[in-house]
Amino acid sequence: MSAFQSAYQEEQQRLQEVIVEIDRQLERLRGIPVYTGHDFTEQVLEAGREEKRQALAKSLPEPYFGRLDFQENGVGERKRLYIGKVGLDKEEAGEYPLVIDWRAPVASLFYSFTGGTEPASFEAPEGIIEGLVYLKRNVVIRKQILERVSDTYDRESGGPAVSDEFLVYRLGENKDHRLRDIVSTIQAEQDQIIRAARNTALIIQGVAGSGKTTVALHRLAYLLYQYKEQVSADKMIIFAPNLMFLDYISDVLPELGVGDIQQRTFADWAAEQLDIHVTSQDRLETMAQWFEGDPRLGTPDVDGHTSGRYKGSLELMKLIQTCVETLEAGALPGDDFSPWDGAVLPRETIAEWYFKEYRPYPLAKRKERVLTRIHRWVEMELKKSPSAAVMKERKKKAAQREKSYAGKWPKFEPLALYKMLFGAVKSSGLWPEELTSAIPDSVKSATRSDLKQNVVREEDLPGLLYFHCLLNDIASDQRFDHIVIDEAQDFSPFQVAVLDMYVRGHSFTILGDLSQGIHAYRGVHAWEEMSSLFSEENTAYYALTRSYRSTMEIIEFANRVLENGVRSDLLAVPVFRSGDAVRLIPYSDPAMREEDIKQAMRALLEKEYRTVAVLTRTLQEAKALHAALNPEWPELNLIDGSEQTYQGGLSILPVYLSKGFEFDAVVMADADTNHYADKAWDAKLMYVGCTRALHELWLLHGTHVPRYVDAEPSEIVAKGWPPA
Ligand SMILES: Nc1ncnc2c1ncn2[C@@H]1O[C@H](COP(=O)(O)OP(=O)(O)OP(=O)(O)O)[C@@H](O)[C@H]1O
Repeated sequence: MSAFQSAYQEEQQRLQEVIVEIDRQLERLRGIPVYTGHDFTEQVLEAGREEKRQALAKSLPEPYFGRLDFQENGVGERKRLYIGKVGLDKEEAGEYPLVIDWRAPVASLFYSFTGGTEPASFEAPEGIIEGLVYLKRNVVIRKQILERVSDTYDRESGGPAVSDEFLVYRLGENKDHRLRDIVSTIQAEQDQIIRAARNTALIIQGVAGSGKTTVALHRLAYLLYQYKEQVSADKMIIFAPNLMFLDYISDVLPELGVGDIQQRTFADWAAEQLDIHVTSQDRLETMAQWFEGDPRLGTPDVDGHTSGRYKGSLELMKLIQTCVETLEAGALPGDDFSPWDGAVLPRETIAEWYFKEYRPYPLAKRKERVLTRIHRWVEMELKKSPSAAVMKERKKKAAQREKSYAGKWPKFEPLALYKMLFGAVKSSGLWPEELTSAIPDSVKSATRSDLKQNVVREEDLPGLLYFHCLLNDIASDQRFDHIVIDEAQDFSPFQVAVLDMYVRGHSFTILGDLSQGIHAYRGVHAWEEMSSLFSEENTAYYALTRSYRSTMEIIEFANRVLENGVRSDLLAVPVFRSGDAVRLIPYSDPAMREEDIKQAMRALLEKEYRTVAVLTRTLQEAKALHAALNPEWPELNLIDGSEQTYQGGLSILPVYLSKGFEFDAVVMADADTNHYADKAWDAKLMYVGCTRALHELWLLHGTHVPRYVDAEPSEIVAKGWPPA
C-alpha cells in the first residue's frame, strides 16, 4: 500500500469515528426535552445545550480540515490535533478535544509553522509552549465524504518547508460570486495579523489579492473567540466602500459562525449619527466628476486644495476644534438675565455655572444645564411674589424672557455650525474672520453654495461628525469594541480620527493598498497620514506582499504596470500558480471593437468560468457596450455603482467600480492610450482592473497600449487571438 493510500485510509477511518461521535452527541442532546420554564439555572443549561446542538449540527458535514501532529517538549505522548471551524469536545471529561477550534492557541501552530526541523512554539494562556511538529496535513471533507488528503509537511521526509501544494489547489478552484473563508489555508503572515492584540490600531498595507478583506473578517472571528468577555459582535463594525461590496463579503462571517456584526458604509453610519440626509446622488456624481471626463486627458490632478482632500484633512479638524473653543469662550451672552423688571441674575453667577461648575460637560449639555438652572432660579424667585396675580404676571414675562435669553446663545447644532464655518449662514461675529480664512477659497465657495441649498455631501461628514462629538457626549452604548476599515486608502485621516472617538482602546483594523488609491481626491497618499494619529505604542504596521488571487502571469504583468506607471515598489509576490499568459489583442479595426469584445467573451465562456467581467474605462462605455452585448447575453449584469447586491456570473462595469471584487476571467476593453493616459492615476486604474482576474486576463486595445503596459511577447504576455 502506498503512503498516500495508507494516509487516506487512516483519515477515512478517523472521519467515520468522528461522525459517529458527533451523531451520538447530537442524538443525546436532541433526546433531552427543551426547557421552557422560568428557572434561571435551567435556562442557562438549556442555552448551553442549544449552543452545543447548533455547533454539532454545523460541524457534521465537514468536521475539520486539518491535522497537526505535535509533541510538546517534556510530555511523552505525540498528539494528533484535528482542527476545524468549530471546536468539539469528547463527552468524557479530561479527554483531548475531538476537534480544536481554528482560533484556539494551539491551532495557531497549524498556520504559523513554516517547516524545518527546529522546535516550534505557540503562546498558550499558561505561557509559551514548545515542541516538535511531525506532520501537517490538509483534508477536504464535503458532506461527510473525504475528498482529498494532502500532507504539506512531514518530518519523516527530512523536515522540508511547508509546501504550497494544497494552497495552490485551493487557489486554482473557480470561485462563485461571494468571498469565502480561508480557514484551511491561512498563511503565516496572515495569521499574525488575525491574532494580533486587540488594543492597537493595526494598519495593513497589502498588495492586490493578498487577502486583506478576508483576513479582516477572520480577525473579527478571532477577537470574538479570544476576548469573549471583553468584546461582543454587536459592538463591532466593518466599514466598506459600498453596499454591493458588503453583499459580496456577507457570507464569510456566518460561515465562521459569527453573526450580528454591523457592516456599513461610513456615509450611512455617519448620516445616521447626525440624523441628516446625505444626497444619494453624491457618490455617483463624484465618481462621474473624477472618472467620466475625457479619458485621453487622464484623471485630474489632486492637491491640498482639492475639496475632498481638504475636508478630510487634520487641518480642517484643527480648525473645527479652534472654532469650538472660540465658541465655548464666547457663547455666554454678555448681559445679566432679568426675568421681569426688578429681578436680576448677574452674568457673573451664570458665568460661574457655565465656566466652572458645568465645565466637565460637553458644550451642548452645558448650555442645557445652564438654561435649566436659570429656570429653577426663576421658579424660586417666583415663589417670593407678593400675590398670586403678580406671580402669574411674572411667570408669563419670565417665560418670554427665558426664551429670548436662550435665543442669544449660539445653536450648538453641527449642521448650523458647519454652515457658519463655510459662510452659508452668518456667523454673527462668533468667529473672527481670520479663523475661517484658512479654508481654501475654491472649497469655501463650492461648499457654501451646496449648503445654502441644504446639500450635504459625503466629504462633509467628518467635519459634521466632529462638531457633533465635540458638542455632545458619545454615549457608551454608541462606542465600538473594534472597528474594521476596508479599502482604507480611500479614507481620510480626519475620518479615522473621528472614528477613534467612537472606539475603545484604538482597537482598529485598517487595511488598504496605496497602489489602488484611485480615489486619491479624498483618500490618503501615505500610511503615515493615518499612523500619525496614534501614539507609537498604540499602532502597528504590517505589510502583506504575497498575492493569492491571480496566477503568476497576471501578477507579474500587473507588477510591471505598477513599476512603470506608478514607479511603485509595492510589488506583489505571487504564489507559484501558473496559468495562461496575459493576452493582448488589438482590435482588428476600430469598427470591429464590439465584435472583437464579443469574440473574447465567447472564447472565455467556452472555458466554463463561473464569473467573467468586461471592464471598461468609463460608465458611459460600459452602458453602451452592455446594450451591444445584451442581445447575445441577456444575463449580462451592468454594474453602475447604485446596486445593493452582487449577482456574479457575467458582469460589465467601469474599471473604477471593480475594486475589491474578483472574477475568474477579465476582459479589459479599450486598454489603449485613447482611454488610459500616461499618468500614475490611470496606471493605478489599469492595475486595479488587471488584478481582478483569478485565472485569465485579456486586454483588448486600439492602436497603442500605454507605456506602462508590457506588450513584448514573453512567458507572461501573449499577443493576438489564441490559436483556434
Ligand atoms: N490564505 C489564503 N488561502 C486561500 N485563498 C486566499 C488566501 N488569502 C487570500 N485568498 C484568496 O485571495 C483572494 C483575494 O482575497 P481578498 O479579496 O481578501 O484580498 P484583498 O487584499 O482584499 O484584495 P484587493 O485589495 O485586490 O481587493 C480571495 O479569493 C481569497 O479567498
